[in-house]
Amino acid sequence: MATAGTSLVFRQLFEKESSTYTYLLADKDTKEAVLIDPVVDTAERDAKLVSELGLKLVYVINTHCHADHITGTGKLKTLVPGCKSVISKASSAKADILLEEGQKVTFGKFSLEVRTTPGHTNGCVTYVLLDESIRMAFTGDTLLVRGCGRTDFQEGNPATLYDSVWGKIFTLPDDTLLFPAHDYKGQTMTTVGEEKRHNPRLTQTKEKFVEIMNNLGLAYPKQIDRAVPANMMCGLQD
Ligand SMILES: N[C@@H](CCC(=O)N[C@@H](CSS)C(=O)NCC(=O)O)C(=O)O
Ligand SMILES: [Fe+2]
Repeated sequence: MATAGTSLVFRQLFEKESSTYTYLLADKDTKEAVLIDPVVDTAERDAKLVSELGLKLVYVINTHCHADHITGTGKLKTLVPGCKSVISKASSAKADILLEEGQKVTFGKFSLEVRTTPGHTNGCVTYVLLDESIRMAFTGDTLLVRGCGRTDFQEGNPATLYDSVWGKIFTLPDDTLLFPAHDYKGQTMTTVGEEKRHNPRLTQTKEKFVEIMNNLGLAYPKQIDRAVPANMMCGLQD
């Protein structure tokens, strides 16, 4: 296991049209890098940063099949030949590597452990950085800062999401830093302890949570009809 304090490269990047966070993680010593949840519109920016930092992009990883934007995965595979696409098996999407519970994605001395966290979609996963000095998890749309992913499409299910968060994310130590796939209010990150105390949805009983989620009344994402089919194929439609 590595010690992030000395050799983890970490960047949180933002795509403003979909309010998506993309994360770059790398091992400073071996230069191996991963990108989590890139967006097609900012794929060139991300590839340039990888190059400028002298990193070798090995994996382009998604937390789930996104409904609101087209993933940058396919474009990054053409911009950075050799990197591999990664998503959960349960997403049913096409990728080079299909992950299941407990599997690891390794870059240099670091690994991301897969925790299946269905509920927003049935293929959602959370990636937990295994490290001695810093605890970090990438929650996708399962858990947002003081919120959570909606459950009204893509086989979403509020009771399942509630169990995923309490069983797979809130069981991490309270000081675990949590990084979501989106934020719509300018917030960047949170912690397990903070969300267990202050998340307005997840601090409710499961029954109340289900009621809240079934009455959000959100408009569908503007790009859903083109994004979902494209993202089933790494963001590239044949
Ligand atoms: N207005 C946006 C879509 C916003 C949205 O639905 N966000 C999703 C995550 S992307 S699948 C969500 O789960 N939101 C939860 C919430 O409480 O806001 C667009 O048109 O793209
Ligand atoms: Fe989503």
